[in-house]
Amino acid sequence: MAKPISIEVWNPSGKYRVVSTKSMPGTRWIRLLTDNDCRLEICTETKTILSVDDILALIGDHCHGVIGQLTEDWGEVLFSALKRAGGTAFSNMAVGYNNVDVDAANRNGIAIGNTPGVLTETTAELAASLSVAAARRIVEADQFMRAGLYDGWLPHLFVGNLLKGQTVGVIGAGRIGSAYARMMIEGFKMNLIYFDLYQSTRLEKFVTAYGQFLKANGEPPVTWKRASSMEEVLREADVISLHPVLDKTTYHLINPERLAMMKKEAVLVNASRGPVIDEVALVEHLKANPMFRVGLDVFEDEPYMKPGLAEMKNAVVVPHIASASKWTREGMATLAALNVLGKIKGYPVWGNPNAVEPFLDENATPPPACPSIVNSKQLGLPSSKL
Ligand SMILES: NC(=O)C1=CN([C@@H]2O[C@H](COP(=O)(O)OP(=O)(O)OC[C@H]3O[C@@H](n4cnc5c(N)ncnc54)[C@H](O)[C@@H]3O)[C@@H](O)[C@H]2O)C=CC1
Ligand SMILES: O=C(O)C(=O)CO
Repeated sequence: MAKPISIEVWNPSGKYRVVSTKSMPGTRWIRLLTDNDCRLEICTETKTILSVDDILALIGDHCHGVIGQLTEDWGEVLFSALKRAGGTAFSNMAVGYNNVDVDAANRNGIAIGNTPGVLTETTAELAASLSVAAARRIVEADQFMRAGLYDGWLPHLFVGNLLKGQTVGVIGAGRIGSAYARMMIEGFKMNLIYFDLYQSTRLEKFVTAYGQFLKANGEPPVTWKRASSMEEVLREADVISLHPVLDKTTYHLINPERLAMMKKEAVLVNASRGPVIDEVALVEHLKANPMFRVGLDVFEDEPYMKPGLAEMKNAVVVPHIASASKWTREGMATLAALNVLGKIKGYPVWGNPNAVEPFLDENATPPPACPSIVNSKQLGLPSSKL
């Protein structure tokens, strides 16, 4: 018998039982579910990361859908339990779903939702902030100030890197990578080099147009280059930001050999997933190259940092907060709830997961569709004509 787990219940007489493994920001997502005949159970356990056993207890023997978190391990055990409980829907409250075994979900006929788009700019803003914080040594300088060590302006005090006119490198120029690139190019007049499996025509057009604008105003134009290899980006860029998905092709994409290719004074930023960087190798590289700096939002073994990282002055570290703005987190909760609700109600899947704005309008009824289901093709789910 599974151990009891504490929950908060909304709309107890609702026909469909939906479980959320965490409390999420805002109330719209709760309203959308309860107004649509769902009995919502929100887990109120205080521990941060729920185990598979905890989630099994939450699913129980009758559950139509679950909203879960990126910290949870969603594989065969949970998907088969959800199927046995009569469930057909799961949504991560995240765009990344490397914590989900999609093949296992397919085997059990469970639709997998994620939350793209609503967090694109928010995440890119944090990556841009980490780039500036690392390049200009903001955290080090802040600690110095608070320690009472400042005794007057000095020519050498906390000298960092100028961004203007330098080259920004982006690995993974999808939604977030492209938004980050535009911020760095427009904000700091940086040139772009990027590597992605696909060409980012919109990004290239943006840089060309902005370059023409600068030139027309008597300034040097910014430029772009699509690299033919990741190594080309690592060798040429002054600031490199990582924005690919985490999968087999990107695991330890930054390893000792690739770190050695980078400029000695480069800035490396990671707001994608921790395992994209070999963090042990990174610590060694930071020790050997004090002018090399990193800005990290994600870590290889969250919530832990590899030994030595916390002591490195040339590292800026924050706890996976890239999407943490109120509007964004409320929007993520809404999209996750609508993915689950839509599947339960038999709605089709929204045609373009990059254009989810209609679901986020607080003053309108959301379209009758699931905003983003990553395995819709494998499950043969219908596409929305809206
Ligand atoms: N730190 C945080 O809080 C957040 C982290 N993320 C992470 O960012 C990732 C990207 O999100 P989006 O931009 O919305 O996804 P996206 O799917 O629009 O972009 C990912 C890009 O990576 C590229 N890619 C895949 N494999 C590659 C490889 N081997 N080499 C180079 N490029 C490769 C894809 O072609 C695609 O363009 C998510 O999967 C998630 O893991 C997303 C949001 C917040
Ligand atoms: O959405 C994601 O993938 C995150 O990491 C949290 O926003």
